[in-house]
Amino acid sequence: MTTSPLADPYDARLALGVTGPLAELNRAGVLEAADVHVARRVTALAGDDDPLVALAVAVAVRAVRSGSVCVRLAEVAAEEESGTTWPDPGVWQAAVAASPLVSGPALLHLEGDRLYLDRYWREELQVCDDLLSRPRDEVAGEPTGLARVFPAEGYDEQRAAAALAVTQSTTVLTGGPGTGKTTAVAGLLALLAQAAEEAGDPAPRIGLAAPTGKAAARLEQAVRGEVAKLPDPADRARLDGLTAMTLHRLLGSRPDTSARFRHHRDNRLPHDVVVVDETSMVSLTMMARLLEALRPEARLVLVGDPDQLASVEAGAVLADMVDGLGQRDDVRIARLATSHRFGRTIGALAAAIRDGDDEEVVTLLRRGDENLEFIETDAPAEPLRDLLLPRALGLREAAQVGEADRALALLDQHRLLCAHREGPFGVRHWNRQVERWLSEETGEGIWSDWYPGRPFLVTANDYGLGIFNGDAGVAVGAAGDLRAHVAAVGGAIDLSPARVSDVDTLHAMTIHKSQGSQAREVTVLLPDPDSRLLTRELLYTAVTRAEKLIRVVGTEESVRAAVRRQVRRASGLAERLRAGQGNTAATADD
Ligand SMILES: Nc1ncnc2c1ncn2[C@@H]1O[C@H](COP(=O)(O)OP(=O)(O)OP(=O)(O)O)[C@@H](O)[C@H]1O
Repeated sequence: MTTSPLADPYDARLALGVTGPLAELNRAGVLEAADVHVARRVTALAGDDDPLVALAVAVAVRAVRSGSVCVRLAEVAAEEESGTTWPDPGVWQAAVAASPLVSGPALLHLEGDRLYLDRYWREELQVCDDLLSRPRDEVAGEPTGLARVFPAEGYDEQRAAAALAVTQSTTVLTGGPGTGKTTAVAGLLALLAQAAEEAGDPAPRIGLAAPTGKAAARLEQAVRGEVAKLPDPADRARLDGLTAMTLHRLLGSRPDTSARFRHHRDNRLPHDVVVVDETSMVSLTMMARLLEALRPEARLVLVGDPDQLASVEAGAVLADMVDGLGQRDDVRIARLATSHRFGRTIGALAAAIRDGDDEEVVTLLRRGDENLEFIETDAPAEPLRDLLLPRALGLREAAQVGEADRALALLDQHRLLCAHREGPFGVRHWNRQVERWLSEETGEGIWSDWYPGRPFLVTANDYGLGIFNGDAGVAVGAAGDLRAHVAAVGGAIDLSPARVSDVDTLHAMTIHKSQGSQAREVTVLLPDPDSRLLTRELLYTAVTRAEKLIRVVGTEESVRAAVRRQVRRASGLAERLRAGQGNTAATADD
């Protein structure tokens, strides 16, 4: 982790009134003021004045903030690059084990060197328990109808995946972009609907869900598209009119709390089949809420790409499930490997990134071809100007003559993706820079947020307007008479700019925000090699957003640093799932 010392004594990031190791680490930029305050408060409440315990609480809080479910005390020192000294792990662990915070009405849980805050420990145990207590295999053998649903050559992977998901009550279905996950899901749903009909049962209640509104809208469209391709009209009729929604909606959001839902263990979801797409973006907490709300006999299909960036909130549940369940012999993971969508070399590049082979990644990038381009530079401004300005001018021109469809089509042609929001490699900087170039080129200043050809990204769901977080749009018309045209999943929507308040300019976007979307050409701007955001998962996610061309702008060092640095989210879930170690500890403690 790169950190910078906080020199100014009035810096708001400094925790006031604190001394000792916590203060030092806060000054060194290793701990945030919030980590320090929580640690002090919690230890004071428990009457524990051991500074080692306070330090452990602070790093546990910090771990959750950076996406981990727990902290490995033995690994803190090794993962820290700031030159700070840390306690000896054995001594540290013993101090924590002796704390009333662990032994009393536990606020902390220590398992080996894994230290958990209570809430996350409970959620991890619950997810493990709920998953492992779901019924195991039902029918053995190949389901009838496979050949009807997937009659064509080349669908072996989908056939195998659907066959597996028919026989298991819980299936994790993994695959990179365009590997036919949605196609497999459509086939599976057709098989389940047929089986219900043949058994004289009512049609299965199917819940399709995704973590974000945009992903849910895309899922609905993709599943409907694949259902429409099913060869047998009876299959198409059985699955007519499927809809998808966000996980929050499926579980029933409540106005009073964002952590609890209308559906839970005592008020289960009515569905017979629940399919979750983009599961890599689902946090541990959301997975806990989903699993407790499912009826035990409901079928669960978790679809996603475990190599992508994990959820914004704590957990790497999909990757943990693939890892943990993958080592059991009573659950099988359905894996799709062959991409049916993008250029062969983009697939090869994505695979080399996933495998951590930086040599191969650099070789592929330098070799280049019609799908791959490497602009090897530490001065990206000039090449980016050449790339971005003509596109921005094209959008402006289409927008000014009122050609909304053309403007929206241009928008899908290219995306500039950045790792950061702020700073010289950040989205904000490049959005401003493109606007400056536009002003220089046209001689017209940009004085308002809204201008002809302004590309924008919707940043909040608005069910009333039918636009979702992640939808893109363009301001079309003459200055002063602009309309915001949004490329919503069901078709373009034309709105007054005043109605779409939650938007960001989209000359550039973060890789995190790009998850779940694609563009014909993608340019990814890599930050300095020591940026802590620069990771294998980030580069993989960026590269797999491209349909036809991926262009990497940065230095060889940054490429290698990205490929070598893996996001290591500490969690005990994979280990628990593998070992089948559920809630015995939790109930004993309750
Ligand atoms: N076995 C196959 N052979 C040929 N084409 C296929 C096959 N499976 C799927 N396709 C087609 O490839 C495209 C991508 O498939 P699909 O949308 O199911 O993939 P996906 O994994 O869900 O993609 P993403 O995760 O990127 O949304 C679709 O047009 C689909 O019809």
